[in-house]
Amino acid sequence: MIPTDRMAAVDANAAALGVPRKQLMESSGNAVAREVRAVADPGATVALVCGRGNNGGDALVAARFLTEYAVRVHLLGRPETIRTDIARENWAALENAAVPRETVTDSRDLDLNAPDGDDPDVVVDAMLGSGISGGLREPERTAAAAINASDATVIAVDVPSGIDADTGDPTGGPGGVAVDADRVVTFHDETPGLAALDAAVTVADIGIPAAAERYTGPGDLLGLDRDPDSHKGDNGEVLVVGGGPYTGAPTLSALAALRAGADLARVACPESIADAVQGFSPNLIVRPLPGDRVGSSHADRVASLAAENDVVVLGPGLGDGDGTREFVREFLTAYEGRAVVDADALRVVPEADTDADLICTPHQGELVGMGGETAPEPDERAELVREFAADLGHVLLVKGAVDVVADADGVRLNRTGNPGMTVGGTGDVLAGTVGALAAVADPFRAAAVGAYVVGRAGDAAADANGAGLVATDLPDRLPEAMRNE
Ligand SMILES: NC(=O)C1=CN([C@@H]2O[C@H](COP(=O)(O)OP(=O)(O)OC[C@H]3O[C@@H](n4cnc5c(N)ncnc54)[C@H](O)[C@@H]3O)[C@@H](O)[C@H]2O)[C@H](O)CC1
Ligand SMILES: [K+]
Repeated sequence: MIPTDRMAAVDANAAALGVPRKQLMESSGNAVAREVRAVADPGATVALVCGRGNNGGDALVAARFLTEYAVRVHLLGRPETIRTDIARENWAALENAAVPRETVTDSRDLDLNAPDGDDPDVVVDAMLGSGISGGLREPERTAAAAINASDATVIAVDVPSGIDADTGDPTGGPGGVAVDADRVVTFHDETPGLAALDAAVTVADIGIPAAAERYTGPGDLLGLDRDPDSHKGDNGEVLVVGGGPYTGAPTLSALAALRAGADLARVACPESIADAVQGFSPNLIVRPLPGDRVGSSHADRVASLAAENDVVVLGPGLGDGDGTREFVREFLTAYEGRAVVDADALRVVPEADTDADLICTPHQGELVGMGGETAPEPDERAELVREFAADLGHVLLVKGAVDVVADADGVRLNRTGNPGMTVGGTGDVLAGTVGALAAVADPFRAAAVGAYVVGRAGDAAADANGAGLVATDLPDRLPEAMRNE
């Protein structure tokens, strides 16, 4: 089962892997034609009712594959108003091949009957698919009623038009108009709503590479765009808790959080380094904690700071001094929000009794220190990490040449990045980036997208600086790395 928005991401990842949408449409259309052949003998009449998006495009392709049938294509609207290039190209191909077709500008004129006046044997509903929003509007609304009035076997492409593929409910609300399909041919994987329908569902493999789902790609960035009406704070407030023996680590995390889109980044660090952290950038808000190490006496203060933020990034530069582990344990016991846990804070997680939602970002050595197992081969490592994530009840992002992101339910691998990123501080950039993303996306997605974009920023930094790249090269490259094109 794959929700519609995830399908759009996988689709874009497939395009980045060299399998563009038009190629997928060709396979989808072929699958629709196969479904027609399964229910009707050659010579039968087939009416294809096509919308102007890619759902319609699938049926325009199918028409080309159904040469042994009496096919008639009904396009709802003028060809110039077809919404995508690939659907328009497939309309042009039908035109060039003189496949029987008509354009319907007023759906009250839609006549599904064969030229002899008989009902068609099969009607293909390709009006609307995953691009639908709200209840069916005209001309699709009246056309849906015409399809439902026919005695033909109705095959819906992807999802019956007017049905929400994720819920199975009418998009127009209870009682909303929708096509009543006998069969549905859907692509790649079934969306959750189709199981609720009284229709036979065929899932067709359309040649999307498995890697488009398993590996991160540009499609994973879809839907992260900022709401144009958002206000300060809506895009995330991140608290970095760290520093003491190190100054740069919490600073890098906080700067990365800002570049990854957070509205505010606060740093809670020992007062001994507060001026130094502030000195790096006026964009940071520094909250000094008495002394030169973070310890358990700070747990209450940090808890109240955490309550003002959407996400906490715990660990960068914290060190493993006396009292630091106790601090982390006490903080996690009381905290119930989202946190990214990195560096020396990681080893406390397995023994912590916490209701927080954690994203742990160990490298393989730290993973083993937490009690997890690793393996050289990425797929084997992925399974081990998934099992350990399930035991912990948290998301794991295990850094490596191939990063593994896992929770109890799934795994995503990331292969952006380069050997130059083994330099100190890149992990702090990653933790801050994931922190910012966790304010606007679920923890698993935040981890997967964070790994992807930091690797991309690192690749851009390596282009400029080769093996001499340093962690401070990365944050400024994040905005470009997060652009979804
Ligand atoms: N995802 C994939 O990998 C593949 C999907 N295929 C097929 O493409 C459709 C989705 O296509 P898309 O162009 O995004 O959307 P639609 O065709 O569903 O709709 C487009 C169009 O419709 C208008 N619209 C929206 N809501 C309404 C409404 N309530 N009433 C009337 N009109 C509406 C709006 O203007 C949209 O622009 C997917 O389902 C698959 O069939 C590929 O071919 C294979 C790969
Ligand atoms: K449809």
